[in-house]
Amino acid sequence: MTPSVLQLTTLRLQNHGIPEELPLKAVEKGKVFWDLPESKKLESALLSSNIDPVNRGDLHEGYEIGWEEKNGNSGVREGDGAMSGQNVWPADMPDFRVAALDYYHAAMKLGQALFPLFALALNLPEDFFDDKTTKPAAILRVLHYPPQTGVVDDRAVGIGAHTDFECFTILWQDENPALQVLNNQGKWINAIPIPGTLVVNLGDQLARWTNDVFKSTVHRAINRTGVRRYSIPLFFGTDYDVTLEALPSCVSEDRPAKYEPVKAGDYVQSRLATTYAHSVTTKA
Ligand SMILES: O=C(O)CCC(=O)C(=O)O
Ligand SMILES: [Fe+2]
Repeated sequence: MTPSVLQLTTLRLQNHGIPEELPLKAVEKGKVFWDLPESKKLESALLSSNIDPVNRGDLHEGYEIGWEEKNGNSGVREGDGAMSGQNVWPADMPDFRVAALDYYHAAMKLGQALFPLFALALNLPEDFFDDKTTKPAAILRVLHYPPQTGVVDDRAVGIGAHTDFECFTILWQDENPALQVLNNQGKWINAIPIPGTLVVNLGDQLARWTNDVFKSTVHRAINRTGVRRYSIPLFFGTDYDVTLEALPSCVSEDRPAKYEPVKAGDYVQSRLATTYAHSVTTKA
């Protein structure tokens, strides 16, 4: 039996076990980076994105890292294919590296604990995703949104309307509201920060896998608070060598498979290439 289509906009996690100090520390140490002169920041391969081509370019800065052991071992793993590579860290900021990796590992552990819940919701064995998430393909972004003041222009936003590429995103946000989620009636709903909670948005890998039984969350962020806003999404995907193809339980005569099978790493790589096509510098 095809599981019924999940009608939700976004999820919130509470009692998730991640101490608030961890994301706060990552942001505090990250602020040192955001305060550097532009030329210094560009040395660290800062990415400039425009996720929604209708817009004028996203008004945020992001520092992005992939999997890396906490003890300083390299981030290069076998099987990552096109997504393999080492993190580029800012020079002379060892505290940022430690704080970002501390939060990365805590959020990654939480992500691994969520997969069995998704499996059960899809009438699959609890451990269905275990062998597909052995080398968690998680990307963490520490984001800074400068305040947007002046004339309101819907094409000038912190991050334009989009869906995330991976299975789901665990999003920490500071106390400044900016995130909006599109509901099933096509209305933007403010996903206001609730202390101690994390937002979970569903992403395109899961949508492809479930043949849109789990739909990706369309979201955007606009910082009109007048102060700087920080957030840290952790995009949690499957191992990069896993083929994403519609689960048999999500395909039926009335619901034929909508997407071609694709390797997870190739899929994420192609989506990143489109988003950062305008980038002044790109990661090696
Ligand atoms: O900053 C936020 O609240 C959202 C960030 C986001 O959607 C993204 O980086 O994909
Ligand atoms: Fe997003």
